[in-house]
Amino acid sequence: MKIGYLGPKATFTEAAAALLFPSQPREPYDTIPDCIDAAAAGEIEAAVVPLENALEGSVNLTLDYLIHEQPLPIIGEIVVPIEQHLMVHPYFTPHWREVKEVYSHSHAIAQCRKFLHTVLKGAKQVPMTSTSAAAKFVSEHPHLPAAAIANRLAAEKYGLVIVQENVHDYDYNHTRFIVVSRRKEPLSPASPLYAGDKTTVVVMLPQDRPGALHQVLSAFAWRRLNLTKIESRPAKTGLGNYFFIIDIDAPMDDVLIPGAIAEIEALGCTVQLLGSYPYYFA
Ligand SMILES: O=C(O)C(=O)C[C@]1(C(=O)O)C=C[C@@H](O)C=C1
Repeated sequence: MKIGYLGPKATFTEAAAALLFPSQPREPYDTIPDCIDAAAAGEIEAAVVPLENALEGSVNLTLDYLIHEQPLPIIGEIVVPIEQHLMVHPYFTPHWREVKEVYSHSHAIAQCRKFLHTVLKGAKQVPMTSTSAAAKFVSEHPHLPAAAIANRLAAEKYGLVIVQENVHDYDYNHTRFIVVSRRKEPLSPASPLYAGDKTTVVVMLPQDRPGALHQVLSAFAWRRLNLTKIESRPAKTGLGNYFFIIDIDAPMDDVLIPGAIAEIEALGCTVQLLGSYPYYFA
């Protein structure tokens, strides 16, 4: 069966999919929802989509789509180093400092904010569905005074010239990519890239219960369950109503995490399990 990823070819997401599924056929999808929908429909065995970048934070579209639209389980995660390069059509190489438009995924643009503000001040920043979609667009519009921000593979694939390397603002640039699928079994830890296991839950607090968030965190703390991330996202039920996405630094077990979830639900919270899965470092 095929593996879907945020395309077109030569995205960072494809690189993540290739690392996790080196021998399986891959299918690009234009958007993150299209890719997740294909996995939900069984068109593909699993979808690989970006979840969080070290500089710009969560890819909200991925989080919101999984929480509100397609609750597919997360069965694995891989963290991939990210190098953003500025690239132009070969015709424009001598004049790259005169570009009027820079195309890329919004997260990639955000990772390069300082570079764009100083070196290409005034150039219009145009968000695209992915970094390689931006590279493909620039390659197909040689007459435009435009550049793309994407990876080296995209420059090679779409015949662009890298005029500035590593234009991301900070060195420690990595992105978390998740694998979602209708199948329930998590990916195998039998990989040289395996680094551990985590469990992700989404908690909705009860209305008007002072201290509820502290009680939720305590339910994990006294069980010595380490939390590596907690993030609020709008519940889309009115300003001030949030989901809390919580990453637990442990696989689902038979006692501690179910006990914490039962305790939190007894407090009046709703809890959605996004997945318990291995994570890998590239
Ligand atoms: O995979 C890609 O190339 C994307 O455009 C997505 C994405 C992201 O959403 O974070 C992936 C890696 C980078 O952080 C920039 C963009």
